[in-house]
Amino acid sequence: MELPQLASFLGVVLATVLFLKAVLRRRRRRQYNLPPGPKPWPIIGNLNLIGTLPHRSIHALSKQYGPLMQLQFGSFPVVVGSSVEMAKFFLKTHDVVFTDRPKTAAGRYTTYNYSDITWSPYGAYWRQARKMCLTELFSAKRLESYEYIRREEVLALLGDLYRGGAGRVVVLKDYLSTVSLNVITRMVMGKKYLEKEVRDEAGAVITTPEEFKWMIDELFLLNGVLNIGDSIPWLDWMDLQGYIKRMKKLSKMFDRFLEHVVDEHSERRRREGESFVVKDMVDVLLQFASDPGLEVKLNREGVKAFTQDLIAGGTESSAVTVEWALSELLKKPEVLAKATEELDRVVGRGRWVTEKDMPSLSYVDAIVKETMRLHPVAPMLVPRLSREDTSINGYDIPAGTRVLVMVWSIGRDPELWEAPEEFMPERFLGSRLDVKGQDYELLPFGSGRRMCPGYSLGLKVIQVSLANLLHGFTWRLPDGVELSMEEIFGLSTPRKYPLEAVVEPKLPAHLYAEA
Ligand code: HEM
Repeated sequence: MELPQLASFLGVVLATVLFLKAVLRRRRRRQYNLPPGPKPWPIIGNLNLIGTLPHRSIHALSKQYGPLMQLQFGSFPVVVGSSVEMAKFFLKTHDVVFTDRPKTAAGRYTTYNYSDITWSPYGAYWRQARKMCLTELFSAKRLESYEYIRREEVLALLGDLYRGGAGRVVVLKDYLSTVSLNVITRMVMGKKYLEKEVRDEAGAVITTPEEFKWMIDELFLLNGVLNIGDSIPWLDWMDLQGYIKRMKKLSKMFDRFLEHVVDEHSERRRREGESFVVKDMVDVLLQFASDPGLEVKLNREGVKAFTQDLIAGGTESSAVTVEWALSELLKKPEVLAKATEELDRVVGRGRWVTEKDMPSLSYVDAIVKETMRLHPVAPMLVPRLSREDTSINGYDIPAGTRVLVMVWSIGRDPELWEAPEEFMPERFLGSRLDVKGQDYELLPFGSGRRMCPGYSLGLKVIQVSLANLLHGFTWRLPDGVELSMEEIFGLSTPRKYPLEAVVEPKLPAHLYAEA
């Protein structure tokens, strides 16, 4: 057969297979009474949401089709829940059915083939990982023992802002990312990686600070992209958007770094022998890895995958939230003034704010909650996957359906919130509502078995950074600047344009000098 004939023959075969698959899928799905939703386009489904701000487009669609809506992403059915009732159904009553995660290229290529916590499938390995988080990595005792790290890093931020920015325009996000990255790398790996190059024993450069920062940003971005091959697996090999190539490059670079980190930690364990004491989370993970009694073996890949997960999960989210909080406050000077008044009253101008002050700072706490209501870092949480057929309100949700819980819509639901688009921290004063996964009106960290295990750490970093930024400086927009509140969508939902503001110190100079 000549080449053109072969090509057209293969084309016909492919088209027939796709057509038959689509027919079979439709027929199978007719057996179910699926929730309402927009009509999918042939073969690609509702993938036209790519390239938009998906949470806003999906929010608009769910206004039309209701709080339980059916979408189709390529070959996969997707169900969207966007009310308190639906959030409870997916994350509480039937949590165990929706505890799985879909398979994605990011999971395959950037998390050692799903060996991490976030993308690992439901099962004994993941359950054990959650237990490690609860009892060891994020126990109240461990978080308390790292309080000095958070204090030192927040003070370093305040000192840097004073020295580098007083009276000048600063790009806040740069400072915030440095704090959260330093806090997390010190807690997880025992040191900072933004100050100098990392070298191996022979002196060869493993990574530079710029490269390390780039790797974190790239990891976050690639974990949040809507990769076409994840929805249409038969197109996966083409890597139409070039994401898989980037993931492979990133995972190679990260692996080189993580190998070094694990080697360094193992070497200290060996060297110190009996006198060895656990200092950071990698030490804890290596201890688990050497435990012969562990139900499911945690191997070297697992240690590297967990380490990477903790760094990625702990970095961007806090910085994004604090940046949104300050943006909202710059739009509402009266709210900013109330926060300052509370800080002056409770803390006074003679010292910095500590974590111990937080229970007395109810207005600052309300600002954090209000920010998370309007700007949840993950507006549709991280996708879940149903493990078996279920039904709700007469509609069927077949096994293998991807589930998105629209916490963004719930946070703006006029049935739940008065003037939902308004930034009004007062709504939380004297309210029982919290962000800890028990109140389904407000779920920035999710809820149930897959809820964010790092929520308590994330909250501590956000609260103490924000409180000190408000306490230590006056804030204003540069002259003539109209603040845009546009966002971009990815694994997190940061501001489209980084916040630029003018800061002026307002506490005695010696406090900044000590910072
Ligand atoms: C502002 C701070 C943070 C926010 C808003 C946030 C938000 C979230 C959300 C929405 C999820 C998905 C929950 C679900 O599927 O229901 C999640 C999962 C996760 N988060 Fe966070 N997070 C934050 C901080 C952290 C920190 C500090 C860490 C670790 C150092 C972390 C590690 C993780 C991990 C490992 C998962 C996956 C859990 C699993 O699949 O079992 N997060 N986070």
